[in-house]
Amino acid sequence: MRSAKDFFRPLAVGAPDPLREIPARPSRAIHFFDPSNPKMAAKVPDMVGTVDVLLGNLEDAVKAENKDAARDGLVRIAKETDTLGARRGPTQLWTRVNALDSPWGLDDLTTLVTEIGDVLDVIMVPKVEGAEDIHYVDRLLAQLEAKAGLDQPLMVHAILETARGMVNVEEICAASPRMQGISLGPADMAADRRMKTTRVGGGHPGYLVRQDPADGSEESIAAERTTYQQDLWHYTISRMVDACVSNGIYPFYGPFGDIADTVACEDQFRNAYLLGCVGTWSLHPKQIAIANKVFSPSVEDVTHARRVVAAMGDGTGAVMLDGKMEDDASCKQCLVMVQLADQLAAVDPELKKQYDAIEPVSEKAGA
Ligand SMILES: CC(=O)SCCNC(=O)CCNC(=O)[C@H](O)C(C)(C)COP(=O)(O)OP(=O)(O)OC[C@H]1O[C@@H](n2cnc3c(N)ncnc32)[C@H](O)[C@@H]1OP(=O)(O)O
Ligand SMILES: O=CC(=O)O
Ligand SMILES: [Mg+2]
Repeated sequence: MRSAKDFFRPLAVGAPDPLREIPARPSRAIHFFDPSNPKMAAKVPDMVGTVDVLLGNLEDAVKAENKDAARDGLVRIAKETDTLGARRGPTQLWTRVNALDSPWGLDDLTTLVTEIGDVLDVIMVPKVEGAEDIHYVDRLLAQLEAKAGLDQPLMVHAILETARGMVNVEEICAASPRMQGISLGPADMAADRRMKTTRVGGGHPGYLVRQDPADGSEESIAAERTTYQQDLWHYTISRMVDACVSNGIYPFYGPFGDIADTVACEDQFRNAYLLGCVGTWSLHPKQIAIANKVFSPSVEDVTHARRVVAAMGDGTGAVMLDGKMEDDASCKQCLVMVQLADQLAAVDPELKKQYDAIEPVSEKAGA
């Protein structure tokens, strides 16, 4: 393991200095597109400014025979769309490269860093199993950055999609100063764990608890009883959030495959938002608005949070507001909301309008 002093030294001569802190950029929707699909590729320039992140996907969902075309397509799109990428416009440019053990992963990294490394913000690495995967990518990126003469380091985002990755999630988050965040990959995770769901993310009606029978009789056991569906992903997302936050990086939900079920999609995204995730993936244009809505605090929440912060003055002590106790801790909860709203308002004019319309807080501690 590197010493604390060495952690922020470049891993190759001529590579840029590693980041000391990961920038908190709004990343509510990471919108996936296949750069080898002409229809999707044609839509990218018009999507800049409408979504926080555009991600050129080279891995799963791109056919093997299209892997080279997808890589070349992403290079072309990045070069031709001169407002794409956080250094050039409002929308970040990410990529998901092929797995490190695949026939394409090395060419993906080599080509993308040397051709468009000055425009790319984050490289998503799938099927990360342990710190060793991040160490490999870390050194290779430093060599490629030096070769390409880049002045800013690329960030790395891991997908949590194997049981081993889950067991090692804390060490993955801590493996490099490049680590920007982690997304849950529920489809690969379910397969690797041998979970018996064939859905791409979301809940399952079979994962439930049932009300007790009225008594022990056969009739009461056979009778209709209330059931409550449980969250299949609660443990996984919660552990991922703790691992990310304790290492100063960002947790994200991943894909929701039932494109038609926009309601359940919104529910899954909201569960992740409430547990601490900062964004999610969007697989189809119609999921972008859902993600933006869910991962932006509501006007009601921002109104309440601003009132609590104002009532709490210097943030210490306890006050009553609308019959509820507020204190230092609940003030911190409200600051999370207020700060996120400010960050998002800076990039989203429509949201800014809504937050600006909130009546200014005049009251101090209420009764
Ligand atoms: C488990 C995982 O790894 S998840 C991550 C990997 N998967 C992905 O990246 C999937 C990305 N999404 C897709 O491939 C597609 O959205 C699909 C296959 C799910 C559905 O595609 P379609 O059947 O074409 O959907 P639909 O007919 O509703 O599309 C409407 C329009 O939106 C376009 N579109 C669909 N998805 C996208 C997208 N992700 N980005 C941009 N445009 C898109 C279509 O090309 C179509 O364009 P047109 O109006 O010019 O014909
Ligand atoms: O890559 C995503 C997944 O769910 O698998
Ligand atoms: Mg996957």
